Amino acid sequence: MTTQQLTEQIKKKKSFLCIGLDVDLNKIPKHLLKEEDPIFAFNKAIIDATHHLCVAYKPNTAFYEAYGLKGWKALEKTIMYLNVKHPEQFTIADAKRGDIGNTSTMYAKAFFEDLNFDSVTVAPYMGKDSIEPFLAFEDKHTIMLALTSNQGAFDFQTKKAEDKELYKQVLETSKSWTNSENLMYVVGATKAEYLADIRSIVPDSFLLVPGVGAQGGNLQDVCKYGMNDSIGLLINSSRGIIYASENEYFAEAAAEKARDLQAQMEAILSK
Ligand SMILES: O=C(O)c1cc(=O)[nH]c(=O)n1[C@@H]1O[C@H](COP(=O)(O)O)[C@@H](O)[C@H]1O
Repeated sequence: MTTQQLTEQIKKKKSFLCIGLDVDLNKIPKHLLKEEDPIFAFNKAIIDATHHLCVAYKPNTAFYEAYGLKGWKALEKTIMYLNVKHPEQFTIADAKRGDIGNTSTMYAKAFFEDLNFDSVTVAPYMGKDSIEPFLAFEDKHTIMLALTSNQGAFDFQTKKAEDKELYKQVLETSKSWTNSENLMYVVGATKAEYLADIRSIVPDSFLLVPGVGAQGGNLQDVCKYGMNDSIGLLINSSRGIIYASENEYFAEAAAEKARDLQAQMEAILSK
């Protein structure tokens, strides 16, 4: 999917919501544990109930890898279901990869070719030659951590080197990489006050913004400082939506939470 197509979906649905599919078997409704594939059964129900309210889904691969082969199979079924039933959805493999070049190429193949995700998250720490192998894939997007939502973001990302914060160097330097038009960036919703500075460096890039809901980030602030002329935001909520209820009506409860965020987004877009 191109960024233009993603923007069209956002305008059509009046939503820039991304739903995080971070499935924990200890948190899903107990009756689903009887299913042959409880993780996929949960995801399918959530997707069926929410797809009209969001433009993207983001399974975090840790929640699948933790269950070994069964978990990976569930991830495969989930992305296939999305690609076949909802090709209009932007899909994000939240895997936070990045390694020496030939290894990065294999990570990129795993998520872009084998699983056919639209995008994958990566960590910038190993630099240009660890990210360019991802950027080489046409019509695929590489979402690089810039300023993360957690407290540890202050350990390195906001520290100055050569008189400039590391996250700003990550943003600036990455703009010169080959195929940098395929880059998007992660900025935590809990760091909304940094978004004006971030937008001055990457005015046109899409930003994936996790951290509303369970982590306490504020949607209004993120939009105030982070939105650009073509919106340019994907706001993720995982636990705040998918674990709205543990009873048999969990999918409807998730849809209610998603509807609530979508309605706030629609109000912001209509201003
Ligand atoms: O890359 C991410 O998506 C990410 C970056 C970040 O800075 N903070 C962050 O929370 N995330 C991910 O976004 C999701 C947030 O989940 P909730 O806090 O449950 O909404 C998780 O999958 C996190 O791994």
